[in-house]
Amino acid sequence: MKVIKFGGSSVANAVNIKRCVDIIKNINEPVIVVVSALSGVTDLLQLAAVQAAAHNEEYINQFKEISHRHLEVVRALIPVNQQAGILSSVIRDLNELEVLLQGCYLLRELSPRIKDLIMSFGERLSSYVIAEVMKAQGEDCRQGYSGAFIKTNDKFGKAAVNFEVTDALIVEYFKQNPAAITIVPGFIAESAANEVTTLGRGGSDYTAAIIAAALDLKELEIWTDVSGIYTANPRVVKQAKIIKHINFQEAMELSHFGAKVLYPSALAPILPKGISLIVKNTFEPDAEGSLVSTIGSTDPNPVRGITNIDNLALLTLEGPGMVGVAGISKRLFEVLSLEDINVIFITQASSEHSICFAIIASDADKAERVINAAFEFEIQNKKVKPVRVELGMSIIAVVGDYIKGHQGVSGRMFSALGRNNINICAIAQGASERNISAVILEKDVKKALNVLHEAFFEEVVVQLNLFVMGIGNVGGKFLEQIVKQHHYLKEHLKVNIRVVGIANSKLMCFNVDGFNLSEVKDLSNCGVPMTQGGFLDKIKELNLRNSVFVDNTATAEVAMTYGEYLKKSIAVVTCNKIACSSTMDYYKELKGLSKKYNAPFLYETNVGAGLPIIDTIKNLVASGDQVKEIQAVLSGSLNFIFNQYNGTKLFADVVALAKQEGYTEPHPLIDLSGVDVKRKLMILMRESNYWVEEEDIEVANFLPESCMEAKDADTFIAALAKEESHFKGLYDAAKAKGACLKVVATLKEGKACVGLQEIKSDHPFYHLEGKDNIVLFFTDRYKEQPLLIKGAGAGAEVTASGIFADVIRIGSKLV
Ligand SMILES: NC(=O)C1=CN([C@@H]2O[C@H](COP(=O)(O)OP(=O)(O)OC[C@H]3O[C@@H](n4cnc5c(N)ncnc54)[C@H](O)[C@@H]3O)[C@@H](O)[C@H]2O)C=CC1
Ligand SMILES: N[C@@H](CC=O)C(=O)O
Repeated sequence: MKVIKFGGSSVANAVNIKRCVDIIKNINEPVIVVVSALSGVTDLLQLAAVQAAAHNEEYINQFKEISHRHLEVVRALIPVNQQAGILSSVIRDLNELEVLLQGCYLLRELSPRIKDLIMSFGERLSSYVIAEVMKAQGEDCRQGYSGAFIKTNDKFGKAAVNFEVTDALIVEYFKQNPAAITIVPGFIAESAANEVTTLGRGGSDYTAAIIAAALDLKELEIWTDVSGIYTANPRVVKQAKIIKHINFQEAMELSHFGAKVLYPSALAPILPKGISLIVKNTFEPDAEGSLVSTIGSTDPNPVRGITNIDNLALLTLEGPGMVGVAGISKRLFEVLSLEDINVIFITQASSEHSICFAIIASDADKAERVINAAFEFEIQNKKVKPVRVELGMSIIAVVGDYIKGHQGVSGRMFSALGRNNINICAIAQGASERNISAVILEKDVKKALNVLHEAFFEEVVVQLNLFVMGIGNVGGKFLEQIVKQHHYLKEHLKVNIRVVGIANSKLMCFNVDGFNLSEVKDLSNCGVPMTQGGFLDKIKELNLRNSVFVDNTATAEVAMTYGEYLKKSIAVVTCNKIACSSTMDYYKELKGLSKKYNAPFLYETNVGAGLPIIDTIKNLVASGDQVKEIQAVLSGSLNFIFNQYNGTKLFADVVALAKQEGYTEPHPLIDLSGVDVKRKLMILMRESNYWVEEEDIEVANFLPESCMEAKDADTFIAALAKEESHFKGLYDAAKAKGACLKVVATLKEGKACVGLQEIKSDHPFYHLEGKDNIVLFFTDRYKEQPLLIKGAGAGAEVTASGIFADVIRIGSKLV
């Protein structure tokens, strides 16, 4: 003998019922099949009853829908010549339901007793129809009525089972009514006075468990629309996996904490009898499913699953009058119990100054009212504050039988949440240490579940979610490099980089599953108009773990938004130098926010493109060295320009070439006016602990006045062309002294300056080729012989690789 149960989704319509029928026909032993109502019918019945009692004629529409669904199943699954009798029987039941609803409508009343009767029609009709379909296929099948053998008290709506009577009746019933297949309605029972009662939500699982326990069977099968119990809700966590083997206590904790596959009450009757439970998928009958048994899993991972309950309110009662006073919690929870308010989570600080607990949000108003009334005296005397109610809360819980024997599970849980800016409002760990739960804001649940799943089940590969602003020279190359390296990084560094948001100055696009970058050629197909606020809001709304904002623009508008990202624990990687070279206050603020919100702020490419200059200073300073002097050529484009220019081509043409090669800033005036080098020197000094503002750096301008006002690159290059004699003069003068021209940045004895210099052939800068940069650091440790860094200091490819290195640095820290 076997008991199996099909949930509402498994019997939702004719197609699904046919699958159930095939599954039942494949069972080679007597089987009791417990069925739920057709999916959605219980909700329709509930709505119809409430509408009818409110004298709202809309209830008729729900009734029509219920009628239509059942008649349609009969017409689809019963041969035409056998339909008449079955249809009239279904119609008779439907008429009875209609009369009951009409009664509620006329009387404007819905007693719990009548409501149970109305609700029972879902399972009554489904079990009848399915039994008739089986019979029509020649099976030895009968419809059993669960009210005949499950006896309860008369607490309508959630009746309590009288197991003594029920167990005996079940044994007797199935002895007296043998059949190969018995179809039994779940959820329905009867009181001692033979009035219909119901067993509450999840009641069909309960019905099946009651029968399996009474008959002392070895196992119970629950057939549903998923292939078992998952490590987390697979709709929210894409990486969730089926738990092949789980013990009862773990399943109980998981199901209590919202894993909707099972209802905790269903497990209660089979638990003491050691009956195993198998969760199977009606739509994938060959999938193995999950086995729930008394024997624990041998999986070494102490965490079996992660789950959540949403729609909660967190209430806090606090005040000095609670400390050391016996009976406060008794009064608090008694008043809630009298109002039938279920408390899902409780925590009390050892100071006894406050008690914090979670309830379903819809009970919050009532709870607030009754608690404040119960503590009116203490509130008036300022011994206790009026209860504080916070809505929009959820509980997340990490569940596993072996958590108790493992150190570090809660450490891993809370550090993963903290790293991702998920605020924890309350924490509880049951005495069984089988679950660690935390109350968080409901808006953070998706992120929290994914973060925890990654921490406990997918440790090997960390996902980075990138939001890339600016896809010009540098940004475009950066995206290309991600495509090239994606596989390698996942395989070797265990970092999975996904680009979820992309923007340029006009459009922004998002794809929560990550873009296929080889297909994103421009943003016109997917984009919406770009605004800084809109981009940030979307990132906040997506609320993805390990989010990184990458700025590849050259604008102040973007640089001024970094603080908002960091405050949300979103890492910032930037090649745009404006933030780090703006005011010292902003620079310090960003560093502070990065520390406070545990969000990396990386900008290695701000000086020397892909060269490791900033990191080197950071290491020198962190190890106690002090930078005393800097001599550097920090502009790749200017080095290129003065290396190329020899008076045979127009200076303007050489500048245009540098721009074309991607060495200059979008507006080359920023390079040629010395601003870019000034920014870089300022950043190097700040990293070396010199608190400098822009005006502390002297820039000797070598451009004619006429070029200084050009609004864009083209006007600027045209203005340069008109001043060719000026540039030729500079070149000739240097050449006459056997020197070349370089724009040099210097820090010496606290004084910083930038200017065009004639460099003699014996100087180390003389042979600096192409677009190279060179930096000499004289420090306490590198006194005579400076620390020297030299190499390509401009170009989209090398800059993109520097940004990429910063992103990987973030990923590697998380692995
Ligand atoms: N070229 C190089 O060798 C190096 C460049 N950098 C920095 O890289 C950055 C980018 O340079 P390029 O790629 O050459 O510039 P680009 O002009 O080719 O690209 C800039 C991108 O930013 C977008 N953008 C501009 N304003 C925007 C706004 N307000 N909001 C959103 N997006 C906006 C543009 O649509 C474009 O996609 C600059 O900050 C530059 O200083 C840093 C080191 C070396
Ligand atoms: N325009 C810059 C690019 C790197 O920061 C330069 O020329 O060095």
